[in-house]
Amino acid sequence: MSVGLEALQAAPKVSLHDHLDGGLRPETIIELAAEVGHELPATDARELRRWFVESASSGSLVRYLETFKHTLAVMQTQVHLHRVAREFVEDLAADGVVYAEARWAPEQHLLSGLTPRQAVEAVRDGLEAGAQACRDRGRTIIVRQLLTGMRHASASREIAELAVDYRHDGVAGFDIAGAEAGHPPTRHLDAFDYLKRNNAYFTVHAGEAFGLPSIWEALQLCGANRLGHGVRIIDDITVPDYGPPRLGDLAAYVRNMRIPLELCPSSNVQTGAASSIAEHPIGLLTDLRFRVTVNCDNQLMSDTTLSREFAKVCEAFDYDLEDVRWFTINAAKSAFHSFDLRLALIEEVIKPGFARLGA
Ligand SMILES: O=c1[nH]cnc2c1ncn2[C@@H]1O[C@H](CO)[C@@H](O)[C@H]1O
Ligand SMILES: [Zn+2]
Repeated sequence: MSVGLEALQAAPKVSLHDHLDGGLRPETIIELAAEVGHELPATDARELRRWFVESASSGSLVRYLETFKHTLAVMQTQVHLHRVAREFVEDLAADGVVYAEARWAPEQHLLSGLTPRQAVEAVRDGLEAGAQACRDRGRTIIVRQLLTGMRHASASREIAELAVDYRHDGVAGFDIAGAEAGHPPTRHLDAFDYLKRNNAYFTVHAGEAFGLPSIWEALQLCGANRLGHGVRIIDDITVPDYGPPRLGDLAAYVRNMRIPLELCPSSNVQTGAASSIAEHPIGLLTDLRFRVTVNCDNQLMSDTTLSREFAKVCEAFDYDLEDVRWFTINAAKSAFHSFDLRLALIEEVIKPGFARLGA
């Protein structure tokens, strides 16, 4: 029997891979677009929601990413960034998320004259306002930023410096995102080198649209602490008709070193990285006890929440709340936060929260 959505919403969850500019409410986009004079493909909230999902479901990552022009257009001022960040936190908390890392690329929010610092501070203040609003309603949530550098552009070193500058002011780490093919992560070695010299944390979108070489580069040449998606690690695993699966050296490294995989089931089906939820590599990777985490990627483009992602994989793979607890503890262990906080999150929030639900 699969786990009901209500129980999943009540469970304390951890979200590691969630794009701020992929998680706006359609109603907010419509309101802000009217304010800034941006033309949208639909002006009814339900239609706009459908438009995002359909346009993002073509099987191509590049087309998926094109939809972001409509969210980026309404995230160009401090007031708008603040509002989007605040609502993002409130929506996560309403879904039962207790800790999240919200990623976004400051370099894409400078069209109206903001400096990267102003943009980061607006998001910081918006996230904090959202957390405060949740506390006022009796819910505790921590949401911090991951600053993303776009892989086709050349601002990554500057963004990495920003991530280090704000590391004690709401920024958890750094990420590289954007179209993968033709833009290997090694183009950004300068940024990664800077982060490592400063003992900072970073994840890299790798092994999504492109396969093993991208994962290998992200880990062995760039030094990533986690893999954004990493789902193509499956290409280094052979499943014979008889006997146990065989891991190649890269897959073995990922599993042995407990490298966190930020899997995003719905998004992977939309971009063609997986053919369906039922055939998603999460099943095999979980059986083999990789450090699997479950994530939304973009709540708007996938019309999803973390609870809904869990509902889908629970149904497809017959997972129960114990499994959801395992994924959640994996995510808490992999968070870019202090060891003390992660331990407290696991022992004082996650385990008791799941125990209340009988897991
Ligand atoms: O799944 C993904 N793969 C690669 N890039 C992505 C994905 N989702 C979003 N973005 C990119 O990350 C930027 C900053 O948040 C977004 O604007 C989008 O271009
Ligand atoms: Zn992503």
